[in-house]
Amino acid sequence: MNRLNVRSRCYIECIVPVCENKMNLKPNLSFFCFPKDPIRSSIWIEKCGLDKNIDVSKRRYRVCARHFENHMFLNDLKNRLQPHAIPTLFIDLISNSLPSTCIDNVKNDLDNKKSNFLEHNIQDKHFGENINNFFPNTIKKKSYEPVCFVPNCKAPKDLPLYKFPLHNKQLLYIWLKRIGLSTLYDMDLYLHITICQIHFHKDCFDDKTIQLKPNAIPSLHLIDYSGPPDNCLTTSSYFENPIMSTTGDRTWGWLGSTEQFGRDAESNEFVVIPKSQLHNDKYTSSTQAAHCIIYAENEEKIFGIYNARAAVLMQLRYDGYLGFPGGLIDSGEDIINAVNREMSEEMNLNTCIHLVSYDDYVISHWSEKKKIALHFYKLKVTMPQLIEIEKRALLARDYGSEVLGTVRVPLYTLGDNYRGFPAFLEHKFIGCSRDQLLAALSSLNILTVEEINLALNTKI
Ligand SMILES: O=c1[nH]cnc2c1ncn2[C@@H]1O[C@H](COP(=O)(O)OP(=O)(O)O)[C@@H](O)[C@H]1O
Repeated sequence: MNRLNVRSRCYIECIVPVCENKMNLKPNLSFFCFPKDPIRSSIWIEKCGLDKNIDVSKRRYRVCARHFENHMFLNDLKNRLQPHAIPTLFIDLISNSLPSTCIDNVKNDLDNKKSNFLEHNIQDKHFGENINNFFPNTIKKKSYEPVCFVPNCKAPKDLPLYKFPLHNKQLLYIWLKRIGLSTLYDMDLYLHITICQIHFHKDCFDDKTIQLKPNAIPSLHLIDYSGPPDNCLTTSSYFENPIMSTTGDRTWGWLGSTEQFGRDAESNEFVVIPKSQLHNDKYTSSTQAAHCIIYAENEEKIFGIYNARAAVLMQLRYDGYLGFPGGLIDSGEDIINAVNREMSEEMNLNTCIHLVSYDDYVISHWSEKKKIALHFYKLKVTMPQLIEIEKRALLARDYGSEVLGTVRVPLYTLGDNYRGFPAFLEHKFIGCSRDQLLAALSSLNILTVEEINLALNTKI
């Protein structure tokens, strides 16, 4: 129910900087207060590009329904939001208000809107001093140095750079597929990135200029694309028979450089590295990754019958495999820093409360074939903490991209002797994560070796 009187309605407008919707002018449009939950509220603040210190508890600070996708609403009237709703629509608003979709026009127009907005709001302390802070991140002018966005591009930095063809979605899709980028990111990402001249065949350019032809597509020095190098201009047949699958690209994109590590492991491919040999050059000078099992003792009985034994977290990865949070160790990076960094990126783990340390070491494995050393750590928490960690994971930076969800491992076996833990073990596991799981379950006294062997040998 809308309890606002006429005076208040005149006062309320959408806080999104480029949005001009006001409550008194749009009586049928809903204007939503910021969520009370501080984490969700901070996401709204970030999405709207506001200063993070703004006090959004004030009821006059609202975001209008225009910035929420249809599925964020509970009803057709669009006046009730789902509990998890976040504002994501900013770019349409901008491009709809422009006569042309040309990116330069968009940027110029935005710059104008920004300065107008600034003139009107410069006195408002809530918006902070840094102008970049209070524009939606979809249009935020990033202080980035334009570089070529093709992974591992080794071309000289001074080559001309070209923007993505945002005005033509089909052409854009072909560019993205060629470059190996996801088609699933927000369009705003592509506003800010460019690729350099080295990736275009000479036929892509208008005679004797560096101007790209409108139907030019990148075809050279691309990590994944291996078509003929002169396959560099689109024809209408491209559009009639789109080369994109409807679910996005089928390339490895940025992940191309680590693709070899992700390939299915052969049986016995991973061997345990004895602790005494961990510092051998063979391992320290090769690719290394560190992952971590988060677990809590759990006395609960599932359905009142099955002993939960422990709550053990794994995650569904972007590639459809199960694994643990963690990742590759950057060169020169300390292993513990790496594992904590990855836990914060992938799980949104509050490392002020939960910090993995050297003492949490469990086991390391080595693949001679892939020349990768995989180190494994543990993090023991209480059950309420684990539940909190699960909730926070939904807000992780990598949630929805690299990580598709946290799962608890069922550690009990149902009456058919198969469903439960034995069935779980038949999933696909990345790297040596299945071995890591089994090693941890036994060394942490969650399951006995006998119980593990029984589960391993049970087939449907
Ligand atoms: O949970 C795991 N346990 C053991 N090895 C893993 C796990 N997850 C990934 N790996 C291995 O480590 C490699 C890099 O890990 P990941 O994909 O997590 O790194 P990244 O997040 O830095 O890209 C993977 O290709 C795979 O071989």
